[in-house]
Amino acid sequence: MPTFALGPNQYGKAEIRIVRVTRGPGGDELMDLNVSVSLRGDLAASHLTGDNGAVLPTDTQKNTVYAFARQHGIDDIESFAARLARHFVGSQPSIHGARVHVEQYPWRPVDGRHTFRRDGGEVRTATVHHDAEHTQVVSGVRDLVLLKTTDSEFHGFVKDAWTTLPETRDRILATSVNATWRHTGSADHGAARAALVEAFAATHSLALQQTLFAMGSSVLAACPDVVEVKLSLPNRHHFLVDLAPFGLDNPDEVYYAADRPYGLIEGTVRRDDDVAEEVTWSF
Ligand SMILES: O=c1[nH]c(=O)c2[nH]c(=O)[nH]c2[nH]1
Repeated sequence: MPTFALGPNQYGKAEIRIVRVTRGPGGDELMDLNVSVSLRGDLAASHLTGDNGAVLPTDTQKNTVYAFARQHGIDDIESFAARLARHFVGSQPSIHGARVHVEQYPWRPVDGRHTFRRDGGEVRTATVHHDAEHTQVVSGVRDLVLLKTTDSEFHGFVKDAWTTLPETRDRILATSVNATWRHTGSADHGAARAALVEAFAATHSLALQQTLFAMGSSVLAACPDVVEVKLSLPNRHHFLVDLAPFGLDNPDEVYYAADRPYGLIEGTVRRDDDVAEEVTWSF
């Protein structure tokens, strides 16, 4: 009879949707969040025999998120996530590590009182890992869509028997930025985001890879607390439409916006002196 061993595991409540209204005489504030909790610790018994003596139910975790939102409010998603992560590790002897991931959906005030408009698709993110050794905060943004109509080239690439892509000295460059930045303190989210956008705009791009490095470097330059920036940049291809069959020229004016397949350019930019590795949980 073969025996099997339990490997790494974690559990928690995923995607706890929470909308918190902070009411005030000068107008209400809205926080629209999606919170996911993952806990690690002495959880073998539950897996091996169904003994749940060490298991804080995921339902309780959900309730804790709502209760903390009421009790402590939500200043920013980083500190809310850190408060929760520290609570789960600090209050449960069987729990040794917590990861709390928060996504924040953007709403903008419409009338300065109580009406809001959901803004674009861009989402702000924060993930806090907390255990006995350290607390690590990773902030980010995803689905930040950027496009420039020129200032982008792509040439000098490898050509083999299967290459059909023409070299270009002028193209549209577009991407949907997924970025995370690991920091030691309270990295200014607005400054990091602005640095990403500014670098995308200012870089005369010879490759999206080059733009990626410029964007990561820009965040490191703007935010002293940030030690590492991870970027995942889909290349949203825009192909010139051939209008010759209709007797029309097309001097870089009419494009077909392809949604797939897309190039996916991913990379990390870090300070030379950063030796600490990110705490990565394998799932
Ligand atoms: O900026 C780019 N990088 C690539 O690696 C690549 N590959 C491709 O087909 N187009 C592009 N564009």
